[in-house]
This record gives sequence, structure tokens and C-alpha cells, in this order.
Amino acid sequence: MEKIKIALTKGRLAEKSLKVFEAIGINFSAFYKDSRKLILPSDCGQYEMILVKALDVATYVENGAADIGIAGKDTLLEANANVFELVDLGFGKCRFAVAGSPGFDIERAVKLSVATKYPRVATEYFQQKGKQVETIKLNGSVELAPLVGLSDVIVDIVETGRTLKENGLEVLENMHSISARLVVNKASYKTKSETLQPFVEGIKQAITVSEG
Ligand SMILES: Nc1ncnc2c1ncn2[C@@H]1O[C@H](COP(=O)(O)OP(=O)(O)OP(=O)(O)O)[C@@H](O)[C@H]1O
Ligand SMILES: O=P(O)(O)OC[C@H]1O[C@H](OP(=O)(O)OP(=O)(O)O)[C@H](O)[C@@H]1O
Repeated sequence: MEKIKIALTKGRLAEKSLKVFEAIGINFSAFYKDSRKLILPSDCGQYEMILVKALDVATYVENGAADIGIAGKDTLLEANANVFELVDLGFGKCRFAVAGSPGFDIERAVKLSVATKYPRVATEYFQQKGKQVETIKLNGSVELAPLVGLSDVIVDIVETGRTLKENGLEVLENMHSISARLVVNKASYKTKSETLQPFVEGIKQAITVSEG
């Protein structure tokens, strides 16, 4: 029996990821929300779930420390990891946006400063527009930066828009849309194809059924 390691996050994507696995008969009844355990076996014993930070899923999968992972497209773009991105899971939907004070004119700023958790994504976005920017890496509460003069604008995730609204900011430009993706280590996909190919096909079908 080929052992398969799955990297997941404890955060927003966990519950729906577990539902997807349940739909193809893989259950992790040892998992509960407040547990501090980082490695959990599946009930059948063939799978093992490892719990990592959202931005680290791609790193574990790229290096083969996990065979499979579920991660937001935001983190995959930022990590630029060399993995197979095989299924758009259709949940965890949100988008990247440039945001700032209402009416802020991005074009007029000579050297735009951009606070973000995603410096690679922000730099590439503005580079493609031929705009030079200085990125300031933050780890959370990104909306604060333009309010206290740390940056001109932010590049961040917008879901409902509530955080921007409650802080008097608005979307200045919409960027990519984001959703959760199933990623697979390139070597594992070949060496463990007997298990991984049906696994991926099963997930694709489960997604189609739940969408239909
Ligand atoms: N409103 C949202 N804010 C942030 N991420 C969201 C939102 N809606 C969906 N997502 C997706 O959920 C993923 C995981 O989010 P989660 O909150 O678990 O991670 P995180 O905030 O980066 O982690 P942590 O809070 O542990 O630092 C994101 O990478 C993104 O793809
Ligand atoms: O459009 P909304 O529905 O308001 O969601 C977007 C907010 O949620 C995320 O923050 P998170 O809750 O992860 O907090 P942090 O980045 O400050 O850790 C994101 O960075 C935005 O701040």
C-alpha cells in the first residue's frame, strides 16, 4: 500500500478540504479543530495529513515532504512553486486587489509603495504594467498600512470587502481571482501514479457532483 502524505492548513480551507476527502472515502476522524497535533493518520491508514501554514503548503509539496496539498491560488502564485496544479476545487473564493484611500491615483505616484503579504505577486503585477514599486512585506492587518502612512496602497485579498469598508479603503484595481487548488508533487505523481491518478480523478468527479 503506497503511503500518501497530504499537506493542509488549519485555517479557512480546512473544513472544506476534509469534506472533499470524505467524498472520496478518505476520513480523518482523528482531526479536531483545537488539536495541537501536526500529523494525523486517515482512518484507513493509507493517508497522512500534515498541518502547515497556508504559504508553506507549496513548499512542502514542491520538496516532496508531502505528495499532495490543498492551497489557495494566492499562496501558489506567491510561492511560484514547481508543482502540478491539477484541480480547481471551487471553494475558498476571493480575489487579489490593489486597494487604497478612495480616489487615490496610482498612475500619478512616481514610486508607488505597496504594503502586502504577497510581495512577488505585487511586484509582478505592477511590473507588467510598467510601473516601478517598492513593496513592504507585512504579515497581517495589511489594511492598516495606508491609514498610518506606511504605504500608498496595499495588495491584498478581498472576499466580502468588509475589511476595506470598515477601514475607509476601497478597491482601486481588481487583480486575479483566487480559489483553492489541489497540487501534487511532480515526482510523486509518477512514482505513486497507481494511487494518485485515481485519487485526482475521484476528486475531480466529487467536485463536479457537488457543483451540479
Ligand atoms: N477573506 C479571506 N482572507 C484570506 N484568505 C482567504 C479569504 N477567503 C478565502 N481565503 C483563502 O484561504 C486561504 C487560507 O487562509 P487562512 O486564513 O487559513 O490563511 P492565512 O490567513 O494565510 O493564515 P494564518 O491566519 O494562519 O496566517 C488563503 O490563502 C486564501 O486562498
Ligand atoms: O474582504 P473581507 O471579507 O473583509 O476579507 C479580506 C480580509 O481577510 C484577510 O485577512 P485575515 O482575516 O486573514 O487577517 P490578517 O491578514 O490580518 O491575518 C485579508 O488579508 C483581508 O484583510
